[in-house]
Amino acid sequence: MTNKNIVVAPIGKSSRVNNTLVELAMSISNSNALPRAAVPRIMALFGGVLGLGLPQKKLLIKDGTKVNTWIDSMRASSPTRVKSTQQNQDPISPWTLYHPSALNMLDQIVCDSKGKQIVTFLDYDGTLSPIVADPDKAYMTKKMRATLKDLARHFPTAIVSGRCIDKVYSFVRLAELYYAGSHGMDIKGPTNRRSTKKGNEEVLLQPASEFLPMINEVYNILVEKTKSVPGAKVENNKFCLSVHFRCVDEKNWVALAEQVSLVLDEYPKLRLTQGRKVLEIRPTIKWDKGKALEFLLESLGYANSDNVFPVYIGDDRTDEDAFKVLRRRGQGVGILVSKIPKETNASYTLKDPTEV
Ligand SMILES: O=P(O)(O)OC[C@H]1O[C@H](O[C@H]2O[C@H](CO)[C@@H](O)[C@H](O)[C@H]2O)[C@H](O)[C@@H](O)[C@@H]1O
Repeated sequence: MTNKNIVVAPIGKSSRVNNTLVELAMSISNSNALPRAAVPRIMALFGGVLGLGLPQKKLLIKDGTKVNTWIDSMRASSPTRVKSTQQNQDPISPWTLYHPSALNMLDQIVCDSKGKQIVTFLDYDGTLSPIVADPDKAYMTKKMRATLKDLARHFPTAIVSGRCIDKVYSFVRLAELYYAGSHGMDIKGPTNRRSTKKGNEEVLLQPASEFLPMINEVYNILVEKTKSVPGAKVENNKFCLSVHFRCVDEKNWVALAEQVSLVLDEYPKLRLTQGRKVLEIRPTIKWDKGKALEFLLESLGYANSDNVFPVYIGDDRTDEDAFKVLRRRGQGVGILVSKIPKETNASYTLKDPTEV
């Protein structure tokens, strides 16, 4: 089959034609006759034919629409309801073609990791625990804890979260893991090993420690400024803050976002990112979950190694930084947890924490 043959096919007009092409792509890519390295290219080629290219990046917006853009972005990260389109229901939809289920690809993933050291990186909220209305009650199941314990017996395992380490540790309660809290700005190693040093020897890195007083100051201001908005909650994640919108009536979202914007205007050394019905405020330093992943690999002795296979599982926009690092390094796999199609740099998908 040549590219020419594919390109002349009727594009995206008939779902029957699309389904046939999707099936064809799946069967070609699942064929043992092909080198595995060819699979992503075949998927991309068919994706192009079916008009499944990733959504275009948004055009740069003017300052005045900043707040609306934040809100759009939060909505896109966590839609209230999964729309029942054919895209979501088809067992082989365009979405699953581009980003197949990690469960279906498990044999392949295992095969790709042969002879390499697997290192696992796991986001917390929405990955290990289901999304719930109250951030203080985002518990994970006993089964998940037992699975993590087992995982850590076999591979170095890290939790990479937007939460502060103390909070995420209070949910996970496993001393044998690495923890990268505050979006990777607070990294600690396992605390169950005997250490020769005294004090808090498990701290590996805190690249934003100078921002601590500023973050606390902004936390107090935000708590005060947002207390009149019913349902609003500000969470102190040590080196960053979260302003929660999940329990706020949507008609008050703009007002709440405007409050956040006004406060941030006074703090140019802080920046804002959007998550699942949450605005996250953090230092402007060039540090994110991707950098934390690289730091941890380096700490484990795999800085320039070809013999490592990092597996990163996450559900949020902030996890994309880690997926990008894996793509750039050409190592391991990024797995996005999502029930709905999203623009992502992950290779594979899982639907929810149960599948994780
Ligand atoms: O990096 P993560 O571990 O995914 O942390 C990102 C944010 O997760 C939490 O908020 C999210 O989960 C809450 C509980 O399910 C939910 O109520 C909220 O709407 C979600 O955005 C956490 O509370 C935030 O501080 C983190 O920034």
